[in-house]
Amino acid sequence: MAAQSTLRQFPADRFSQLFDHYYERLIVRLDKLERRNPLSKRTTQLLATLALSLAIITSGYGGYRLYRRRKTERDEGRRLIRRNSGIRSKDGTRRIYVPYKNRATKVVIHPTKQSTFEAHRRLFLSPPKQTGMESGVPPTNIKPGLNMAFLHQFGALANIVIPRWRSKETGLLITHATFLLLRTYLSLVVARLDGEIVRDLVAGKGRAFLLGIAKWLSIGAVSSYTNSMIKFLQSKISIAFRTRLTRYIHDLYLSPGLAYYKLHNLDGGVGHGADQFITQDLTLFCDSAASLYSSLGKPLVDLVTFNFQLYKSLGPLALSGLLVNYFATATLLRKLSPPFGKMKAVEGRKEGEFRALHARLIANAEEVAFYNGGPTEHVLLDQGFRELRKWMEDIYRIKVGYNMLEDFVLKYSWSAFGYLVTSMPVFLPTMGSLTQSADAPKTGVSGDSSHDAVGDSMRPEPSAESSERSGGRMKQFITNKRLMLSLADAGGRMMYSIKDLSELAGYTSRVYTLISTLHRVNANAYYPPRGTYPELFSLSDVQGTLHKGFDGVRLENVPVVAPSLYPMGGEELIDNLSFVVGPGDHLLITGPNGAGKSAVSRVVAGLWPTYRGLTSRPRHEGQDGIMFLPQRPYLSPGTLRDQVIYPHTEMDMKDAGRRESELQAILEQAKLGYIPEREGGWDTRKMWKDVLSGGEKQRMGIARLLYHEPRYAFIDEGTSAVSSDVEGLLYETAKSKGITLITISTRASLKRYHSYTLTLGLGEEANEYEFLRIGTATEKDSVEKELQELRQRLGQVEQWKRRQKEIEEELGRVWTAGKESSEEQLGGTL
Ligand SMILES: Nc1ncnc2c1ncn2[C@@H]1O[C@H](COP(=O)(O)OP(=O)(O)OP(=O)(O)O)[C@@H](O)[C@H]1O
Repeated sequence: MAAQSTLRQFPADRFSQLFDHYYERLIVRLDKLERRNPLSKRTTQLLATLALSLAIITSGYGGYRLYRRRKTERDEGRRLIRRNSGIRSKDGTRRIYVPYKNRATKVVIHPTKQSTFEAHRRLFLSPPKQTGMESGVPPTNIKPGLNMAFLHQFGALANIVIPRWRSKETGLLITHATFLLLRTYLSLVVARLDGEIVRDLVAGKGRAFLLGIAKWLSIGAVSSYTNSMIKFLQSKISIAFRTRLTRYIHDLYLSPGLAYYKLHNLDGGVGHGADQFITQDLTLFCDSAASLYSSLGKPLVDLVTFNFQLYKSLGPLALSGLLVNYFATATLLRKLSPPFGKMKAVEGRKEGEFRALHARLIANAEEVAFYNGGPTEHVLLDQGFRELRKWMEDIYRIKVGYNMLEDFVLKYSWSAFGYLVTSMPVFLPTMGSLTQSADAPKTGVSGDSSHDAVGDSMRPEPSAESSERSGGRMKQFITNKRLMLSLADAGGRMMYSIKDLSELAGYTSRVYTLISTLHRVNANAYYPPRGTYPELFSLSDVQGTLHKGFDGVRLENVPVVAPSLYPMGGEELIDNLSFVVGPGDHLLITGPNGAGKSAVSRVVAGLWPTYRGLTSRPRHEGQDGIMFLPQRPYLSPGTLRDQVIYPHTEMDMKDAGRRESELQAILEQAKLGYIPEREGGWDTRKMWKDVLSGGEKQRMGIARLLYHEPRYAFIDEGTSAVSSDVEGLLYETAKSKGITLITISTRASLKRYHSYTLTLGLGEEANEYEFLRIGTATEKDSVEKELQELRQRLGQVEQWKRRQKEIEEELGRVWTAGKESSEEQLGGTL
């Protein structure tokens, strides 16, 4: 019945109508069914009990299963955290767990598809001509600011943060926009209510006044909820943007193209501070972009709505005045506004440099402490901070004048203008009547009694009517004043957001520069500037080939070049190097320091380009492929297990079917069998770089080699800190596992474990080399030559001894004479 009466009262309530319609149809159908096949009361009861029991059992079982699943997942999460591991699915998605409030929280990471990167490359490497950006990276000719370049850069980043219309971010933005609209609507309601309350107060209508207060409070509650939701959603949007960008950048940065190495060592497009870009600039960009949406979007909606309301209330003249005011203010502020975007971009860079100084000190704390280099580092850090401080002080100084102007224009001159406009209907009643007579009854703002044309107040009226009219005028003034204030506030925020926009341009340019540089490194897109030739051995002069898929290591006429940062050319260390290492051909690379021994391994690893000729190597790294043990041992953050299996993770170890029991045997072979017990097991996490000694670190490297069992291994001074008896054992073990060793060392004693030598740094310019088979006549000749040189030098020993004696005698005379003269001086003084 209630539903029917509601229907009658609100025929437009379509939802209730529909509900009623289908409800009735269901009842009729059930009636029919009952008539056709009548059930006894007992059967019905039985069926109902059965259905209820079934529902209870299934929901209980479902709940139990859910609980079990959650528990299993939690336990697994805890186990994976302890082992520093995760789960990888076939499509490359990784499921990892992170500790959060004593619980294991699941994080699913989807890899960015290669096709997405390829599609984006155009946006980051070939910007449209209209933007004025050169196709080089970073676009040095563009100052970060409000220009076409900014629009393009922002659009390109928007492609990453909102990848699809149906993504989570779109939902967040729509919800945010809804709340922003709701807040504008509530501001209108508040403006109207304000007018009504003051009118009722002036007219002495107690009940209406109290009702108004009650309404005010309830709207207040809704408004506070709306405001806090806006802030909450803004933070959610910022975090969602940051997550997308961080994952995208990580995928590019840690790509198989070794961007993390090349970015700093070869490209140099982002200086030495990719970390600053990723950790700080990215956060600032996301915060700024998320807040811009509300700081620009909300005032824009407010401006349109309030202007429309004021237009209805005050007429076209006032609106034109308002628009002229906006335009004039915006032009003035834009003209006088300092280049905030550029300033922010430079500030970001300087912050990065200062941070890098601290990071460097942390990474090298032990070395600095041994040298007692604290005071020197202190000066360097102070210097770094002084530069940053000077820059920031300059920014603040520039801002003082601008903030004064901005404050005066936006707060005081605008409100004065607002008073003038709102007073128009009072002082210019004719104008008010022109607009009001037609619009007032329809406008929401004018309300019920405000249709009294203001012009009527000129005629004598009975006192009741006149007081009602003055109440109406009061209400209208208050409403308009509030609208004007809100308008001034919205306009002010809009103008402030121009400054925010300039700052956003600065952050956008930094993030865009990082991503374009990463794209350039990954796509190897280095071209000489138009109309110029590439510099010799620069990144745009790479003509050689790195061929992966050869069973061995082969260099054919490859110049080994120490590269310089793009676009400069590198320095040639070795002229056309050629040699081949096949299975079982153990090679020892020797030569003086700085001759380019490690450089050869960098070329084979693909860290440095093959500028000319051909470099061939196995396709894979690790098992059945090639492996490189660098000169400085690296220990990763993680468990003891992670140190042995690096670069494998526990996930890879599982995938490769390797078992933990093998690891102990490997450590035994590397003479590190005591470590798991000493350190408390495989899951122990420590700062391994500080825990292990120099020799232990090198032996850990050998343990990695024995775990991965590659076909070929470059060992760069990998046993220099290991005692020679253990060194021999390690070499023999590695060889017995079928690993072909390419050792880089200055220790001639290692020759006995190798079949070939490659001696670098020969010739007058130290850029020649000799590749010999150990034990052959030529090699013996070369050893003989070396011995002869040594014998010749030994022959000169007697001559040197004589010379030494002469010098000592000379020195003795000098000292005695000096002593006598100083004693004489001393006597004279006394
Ligand atoms: N990342 C780099 N960028 C540019 N030049 C480099 C880089 N790394 C090393 N070099 C330069 O390349 C040259 C060869 O270095 P390399 O490390 O190959 O020497 P090495 O023969 O292994 O010496 P050592 O016996 O001291 O290890 C050196 O002059 C060095 O300054």
